[in-house]
Amino acid sequence: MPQPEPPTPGPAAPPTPADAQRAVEQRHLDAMLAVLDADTTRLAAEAATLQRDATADLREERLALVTRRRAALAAAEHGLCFGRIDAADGVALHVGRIGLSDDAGEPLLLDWRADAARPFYAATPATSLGLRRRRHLTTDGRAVVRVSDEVLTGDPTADDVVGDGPLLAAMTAGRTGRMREVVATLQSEQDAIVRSPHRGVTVVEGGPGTGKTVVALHRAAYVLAMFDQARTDGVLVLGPGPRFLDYISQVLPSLGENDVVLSTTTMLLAEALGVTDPARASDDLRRRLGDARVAGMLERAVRGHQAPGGTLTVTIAGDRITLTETEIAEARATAQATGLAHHPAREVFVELVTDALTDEVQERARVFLARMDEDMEVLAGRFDIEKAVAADLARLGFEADEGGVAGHKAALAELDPEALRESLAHDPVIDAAVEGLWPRLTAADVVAEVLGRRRRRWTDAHLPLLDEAAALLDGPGGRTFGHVVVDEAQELTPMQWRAVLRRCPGRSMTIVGDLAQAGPATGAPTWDAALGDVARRAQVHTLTVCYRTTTQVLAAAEPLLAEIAPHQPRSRAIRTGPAVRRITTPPPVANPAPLPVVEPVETTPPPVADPVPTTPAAASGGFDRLNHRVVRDFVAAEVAAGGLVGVVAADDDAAILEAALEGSGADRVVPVSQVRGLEWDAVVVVDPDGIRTARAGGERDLYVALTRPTTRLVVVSTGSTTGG
Ligand SMILES: Nc1ncnc2c1ncn2[C@@H]1O[C@H](COP(=O)(O)OP(=O)(O)OP(=O)(O)O)[C@@H](O)[C@H]1O
Repeated sequence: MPQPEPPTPGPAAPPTPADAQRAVEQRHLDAMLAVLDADTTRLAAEAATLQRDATADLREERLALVTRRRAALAAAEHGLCFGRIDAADGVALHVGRIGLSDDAGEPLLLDWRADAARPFYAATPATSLGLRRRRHLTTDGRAVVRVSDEVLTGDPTADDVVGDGPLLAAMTAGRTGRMREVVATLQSEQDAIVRSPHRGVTVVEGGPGTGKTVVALHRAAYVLAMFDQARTDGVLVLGPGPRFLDYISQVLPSLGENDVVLSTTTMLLAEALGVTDPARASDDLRRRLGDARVAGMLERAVRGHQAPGGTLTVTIAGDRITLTETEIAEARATAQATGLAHHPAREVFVELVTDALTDEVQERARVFLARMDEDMEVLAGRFDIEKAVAADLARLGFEADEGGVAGHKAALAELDPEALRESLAHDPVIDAAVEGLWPRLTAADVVAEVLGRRRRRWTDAHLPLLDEAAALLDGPGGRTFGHVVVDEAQELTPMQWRAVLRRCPGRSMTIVGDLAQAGPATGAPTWDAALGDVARRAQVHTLTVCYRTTTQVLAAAEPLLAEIAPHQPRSRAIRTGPAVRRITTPPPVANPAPLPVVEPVETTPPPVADPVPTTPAAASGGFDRLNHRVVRDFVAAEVAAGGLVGVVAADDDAAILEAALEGSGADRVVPVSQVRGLEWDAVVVVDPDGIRTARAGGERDLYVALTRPTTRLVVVSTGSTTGG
């Protein structure tokens, strides 16, 4: 059979305006990459030279600088340039992850943090800030793949490629289990906080998914670059738990910042205090120990050990010397008035006590000299004065010398109070006597005293107390930071706040959170109540646009929010998505075979998945309200529908579910107490009633759980609440 003629290629389609603009931007990007490559090569050579032969002092400093810049260049290569702004007067500037200049020193690329880059984020059609156009560039490796323009002043021209902005693409992109930086799409309300010049405390509140974590992390990158104190003393980012830290761990490195310390309050304190593996306290214990009044109790306990009364008697060179109650009280008042911690104040107390003792010894010497003169007159010739004087002197601690009585008198007259004071200050006898009045203490002693018993193992709830006690005893110690970012800040107890503040003496902080999401250990109604003194100087910002999820998901969570925080400003989702699925499962049967017929209240049940592996709980017959077989089916259906699927359950159910869902394709099963801050494309919330009633404040846990998906929410309830 004759083969058809292959079609002859026609003339190439003429480039579209979008192609033309992409080519223009590719040329710009190539020029930037050439500079980036040259800088990278130069810095690698410089690092090698420095490692070989620079002098020690300069070497360290320069090497740190070079290393930092190399890391920034390496992180910037992908997505190097993501934007461009064209002023109405025709001047164009490119915006990217780092700043670059050409050989002549002309700027090729503005660092996103630079002031000149602000209009890229802040300009709107209503407030164009002198811009005609904002352009977003999407790159793949070293290639420009997309150009998208927003015309801010006037009408679009042939050079403008107007289309969907990249924000929508970022919001709808599938999740990977790790948060991404969004430097290319920061919105103006977020950007205003990120680049705020305010160096004190900034509080950012807002509902779930409004970008609080985004703001917190981009702010960390901003202050590192722009605030000297943050650069020299470092930035600490605190999150609620290890899962969360893992989730956000890539954001700052991908912004070129590798030196930020990421931690949880518990990890930070455990390390500072040398406590390994603290146990997890119950919510009730955490709430009780987290109360700010505990700080007052610890302080009173420490002060109670500071010479509360009594006298001090010591024997110096055979003489008993007593400092009276009044003298001790005076020394205590002076030592306490220094405002120093217990141990440094103890040193002041010891100094005052040795001063008083030295004065007393001097006084006795003076009296002795006077008496010796009288004795000599009266007793001259009657017995051996030399011997009597020598004996008296020996009692005062002076060697008999060759000079006879006159010599002894001279020795006494020249008694060196400084030397005496010095020797008394280091005298173990005096130290032992002071110990009875103003003892050395350990943080563990103080905490045990306040709580009425010594523990064998500390819990996370005890760490802030130990830290407080350590500060009361020795003053604030350990590493401090130039800026501290606290995420999910509503979770911190007042005692934890105090520990965090000790690490940020400059009070330069970014605090982000949502009081409606607070766990059971906290639950302060206002930021003023949650932050105490710190709130007074804080600038508070409220974010109201929800970037994570859909209107449907927010609507599903609304009844709970109305219950938890009726007056809180509501966030507005800018996307819609599929309806929330609510499913009620029958309770499990005692004998799981044959497979129960699943009749969800929903009209289209998901496919039945593979046989369910026997879970330990099911095998033990002690199983509970959850029909894991059915849960597994729904999870499998969500996995099949695509995207990353998270499963959230009450803490006690999560481990059992984890086993039941093994191999289902779900990303993870997360106990609800650890789900704050996380997100997935689809979320299956298992047994909402169980979550609600599992612990005090369970309605807030459920609210958090319901607001985790970017797109699909499935709520699986059980038909029975009795054990199976
Ligand atoms: N400007 C933005 N551009 C693109 N994505 C954004 C932007 N702002 C926020 N997002 C995305 O929205 C989601 C929610 O953001 P984020 O986790 O910061 O919210 P949150 O307010 O901290 O939420 P929660 O209170 O639930 O912890 C994330 O996936 C984030 O990347």
